[in-house]
Amino acid sequence: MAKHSLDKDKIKILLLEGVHQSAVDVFERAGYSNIEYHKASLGEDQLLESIKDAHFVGLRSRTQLTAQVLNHAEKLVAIGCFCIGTNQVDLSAAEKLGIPVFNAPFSNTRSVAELVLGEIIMLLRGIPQRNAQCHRGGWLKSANGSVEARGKTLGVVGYGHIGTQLGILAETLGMRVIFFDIEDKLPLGNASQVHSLNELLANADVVSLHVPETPSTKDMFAEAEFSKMRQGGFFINASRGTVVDIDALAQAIKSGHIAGAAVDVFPVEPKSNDDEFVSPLRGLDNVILTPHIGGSTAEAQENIGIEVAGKLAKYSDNGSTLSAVNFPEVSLAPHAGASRLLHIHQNRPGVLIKINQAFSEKGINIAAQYLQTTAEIGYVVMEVDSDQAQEALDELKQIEGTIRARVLF
Ligand SMILES: NC(=O)c1ccc[n+]([C@@H]2O[C@H](COP(=O)([O-])OP(=O)(O)OC[C@H]3O[C@@H](n4cnc5c(N)ncnc54)[C@H](O)[C@@H]3O)[C@@H](O)[C@H]2O)c1
Ligand SMILES: O=C(O)[C@H](O)COP(=O)(O)O
Repeated sequence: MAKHSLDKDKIKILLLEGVHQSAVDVFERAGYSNIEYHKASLGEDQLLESIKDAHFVGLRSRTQLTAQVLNHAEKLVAIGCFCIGTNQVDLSAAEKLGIPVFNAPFSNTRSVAELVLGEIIMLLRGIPQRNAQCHRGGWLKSANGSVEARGKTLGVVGYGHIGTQLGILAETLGMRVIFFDIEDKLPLGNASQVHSLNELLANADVVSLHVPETPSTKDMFAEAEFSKMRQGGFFINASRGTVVDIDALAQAIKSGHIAGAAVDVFPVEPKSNDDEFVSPLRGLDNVILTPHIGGSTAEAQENIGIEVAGKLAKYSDNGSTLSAVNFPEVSLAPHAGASRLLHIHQNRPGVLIKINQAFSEKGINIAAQYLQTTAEIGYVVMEVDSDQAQEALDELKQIEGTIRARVLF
């Protein structure tokens, strides 16, 4: 059995925001027992305290890992986002510190697509306001403003994993699907790509957002975009709250220009289930409000737990960074019969030459070597005879530009 640089029971894994038990099971099966588990996100002070000596941290969309928090996490080796979005982590700061970030790029895709599909039908039938009326003792039995999904046009903004899956599901209802994306995308089914957001807005009965949080999507939907939507159109956002100017949306709904909306994500979300949800959309009967649960299904959470914990354990055990979102990707087989050295350095000319020179001068034979880089950092993985591993590690740590180095015996 391979011996690791640090005994596994000394490797602290901090799991936040109630990540699924499946993650704990994966870590335990891989031999990791030092797991600090929290059902909710931590307040700032408690987060700093808990992350200070953690080697791995797992979180969902609520915990903000800023550069300041990361700098404080002196032992942090890798981060697992047990969700799709990674905008809650300062990815660039993590990269410069040599910390790979992993996520689950499609384990909750289906859950979001199904929710949105259901919301499309609810909105087109005017169910939110009828439901609200019934709860108040009213009886809004009327066909006014109620239409079938069949034959209507769905405009998908951001045709990635969720957007494509939603498009396919919507077509099964007989909807026409158009999409806008900054990339040229292969249309699935009978969907067609439009060339501008304005074209989509002018032609869609229902507009649904599935873009990531980036500088280019911040406030992507504001007064101008809502005014270009069809009179009486519907609007859905299950992507990120920062993509929409929420006051402009509230205004467009109150004016009647938008006939209804379903919103799962908000610019400011309560930090815990005990905090109040404050939003200008509260009290609008024709708006479905959900507390960021697009990906919150039993199936998605279990799969995410397995996927992300598996990636973290693999990085810890053998250095593989396949599918890391901010890091050079290396896919590695187990390293039987040798010790593996992992060296993360600033990407500047000559680092590999210096490593090879230093090893050659010390008579350290390199049995295998892999290098991958991003613009910022380089990641070298080497295999050496186990007798020379410690000496090799000491040499590596002295190479100029080293960010961090670790050995897997
Ligand atoms: N509500 C939830 O619980 C929940 C669950 C999962 C994901 N999400 C959010 O949904 C987002 C989308 O998820 P995904 O898996 O489909 O992501 P994805 O990366 O597969 O797809 C995103 C698509 O958006 C496109 N895009 C990026 N910037 C754009 C822009 N300015 N204009 C138009 N298109 C743009 C990309 O090219 C890509 O095709 C995630 O980033 C996450 O923030 C929310
Ligand atoms: O990015 C995601 O996958 C979603 O926003 C879900 O986030 P959550 O794990 O906090 O529910």
